[in-house]
Amino acid sequence: MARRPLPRILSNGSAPLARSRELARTAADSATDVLHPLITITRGLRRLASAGRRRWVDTPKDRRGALLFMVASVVLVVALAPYGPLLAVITLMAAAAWQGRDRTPSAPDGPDASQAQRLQSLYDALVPYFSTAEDPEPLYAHGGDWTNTFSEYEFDGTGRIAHLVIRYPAYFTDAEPESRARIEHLLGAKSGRGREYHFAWDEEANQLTVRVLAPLPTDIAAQPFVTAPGETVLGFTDPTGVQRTLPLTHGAHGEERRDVPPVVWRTGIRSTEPHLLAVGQPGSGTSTLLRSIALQALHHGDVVIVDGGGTGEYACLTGRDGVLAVECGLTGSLAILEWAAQETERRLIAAHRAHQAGDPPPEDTRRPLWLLLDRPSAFTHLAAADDRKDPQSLLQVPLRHGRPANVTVVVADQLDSLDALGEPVRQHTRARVVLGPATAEQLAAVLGAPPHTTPVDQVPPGRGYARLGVGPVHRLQVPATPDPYDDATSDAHRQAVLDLLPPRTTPADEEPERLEPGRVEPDAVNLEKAAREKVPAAAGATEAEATAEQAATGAGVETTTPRETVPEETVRKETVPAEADVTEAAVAESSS
Ligand SMILES: Nc1ncnc2c1ncn2[C@@H]1O[C@H](COP(=O)(O)OP(=O)(O)OP(=O)(O)O)[C@@H](O)[C@H]1O
Repeated sequence: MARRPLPRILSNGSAPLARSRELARTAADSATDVLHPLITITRGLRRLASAGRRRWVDTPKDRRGALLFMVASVVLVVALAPYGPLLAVITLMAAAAWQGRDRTPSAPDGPDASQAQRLQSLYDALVPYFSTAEDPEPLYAHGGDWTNTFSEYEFDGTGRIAHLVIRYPAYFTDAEPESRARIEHLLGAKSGRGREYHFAWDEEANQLTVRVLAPLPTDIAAQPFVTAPGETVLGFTDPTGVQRTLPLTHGAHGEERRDVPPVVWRTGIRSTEPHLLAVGQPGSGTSTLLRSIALQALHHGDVVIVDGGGTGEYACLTGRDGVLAVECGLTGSLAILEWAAQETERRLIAAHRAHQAGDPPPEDTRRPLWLLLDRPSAFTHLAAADDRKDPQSLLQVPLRHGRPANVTVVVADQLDSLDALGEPVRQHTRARVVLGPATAEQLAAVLGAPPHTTPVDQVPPGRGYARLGVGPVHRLQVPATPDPYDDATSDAHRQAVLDLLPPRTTPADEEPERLEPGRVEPDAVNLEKAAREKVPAAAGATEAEATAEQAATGAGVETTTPRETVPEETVRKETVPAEADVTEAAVAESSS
């Protein structure tokens, strides 16, 4: 049945309606105040009556006659006594008022003894930081009282502070990161370790708000994310940090559905942070982040992977549709990165020509190309030892000019190898991620700003912080995207990753062998593996070079070629000089 619309006066929230609603509410409140004694007496009479009924029911039948006789005698005496009925009514009303009073215990006004003790000890701990000898009316003083300084507080079920608003004197140097860090460290320690705290400094009001953060969910597995082209989900964060949520499945078998706030990184022509740098301690989950990005990138673009770690963690991507190459050796990496630099230039030239002619950019310049590099610093050392070119030097063009050419660079490396990263990498990767344990200085150095939360003692893999350009620092949990070929991977997670992999376009026997964990020596990267691939001669790496590399390292070099789809003319260096003038113009234009 069709629902009848409400009368207009009820359905729209006009001002007169709001006023009348307010009037009605005030009238109801006043009536409740006036009628309160009557309500109390009525409630008391009801309680007295039910008490009398209960008494009657509880009295054994043989005694009921005597009880009735006694009540009747009392009634008779009262009726005959002077002012008896009047006194009886007054007594009954008084008894009813007493019985009908509101007996719900009122909520305690302040904290209980142990909570007050906690607040007092916090106050005492803050005294040296928030007071000076010259202050004639100190807000914080030894032996002082916390009630003037903590305007709001909440405790959790275990009696620990969950929320606190702290007033501090205006002369406290709240603009200085060191001063803030001292207070944050102290509050974190005094309020209970093992939890994460968020600190919001209101410099205008001289007020600090401390909030305990719930742990980020660690049970979100790789899955198709509902995002627009050009958007990549780096991971998940707090609801207060971002406006948007993504519908996701949780749990070991994806049994639960929930909306979770993501950290979304936008790439492409209009991106202000077109390239990303992710760093972390070994085992913190940077390779997992790269795998997660690769799986998302493959929806709309092509991917090149350069794996300096050489643990074979990207083998599942080899030969898949859209994966142009998965390189683990120095020669192959140099070759594919050289091609990528030339491809960036080709795209710029083509787009520039189209602009000149007033045409839209050609189709083949618009498909996103992703260069994902895991531990390129390992190749830097190898190249220096072998007197070869550093693959990072080939990233200059994609990093500087990748944005208009739809080329995105993602570099993952270890925190202690930051110095080995080239200047272009550090300068052009404005999206930053730090995973795993890191000191406040390391976080500030990589992210460009300290996070507003305290670090946790136990950091799960994939946990860290992300900052896009000059935006806020977000807590981050990367979705679990493990290597499906790793024996330690759970079946559910393995299946989730396998489901996201595009179909293979290269025959399986073209794939590199899987590395046996026991056979890999950390320093030797994966150079132990037999040379089984043809290095693309056109891309500048000759057979002779490959042989020289093998001879120098005493080991084989594994490389894989870019997929057949890589246009030959884009790989050949000879095609570039003819257009050099156009390249320079396009490059100059894009950099301006
Ligand atoms: N987001 C995540 N959720 C669950 N587990 C994760 C996550 N990220 C990483 N892991 C697990 O942590 C371990 C290390 O991850 P990963 O190889 O990605 O780290 P890494 O930083 O690349 O370390 P390394 O450089 O030593 O390879 C793996 O077992 C992986 O499955």
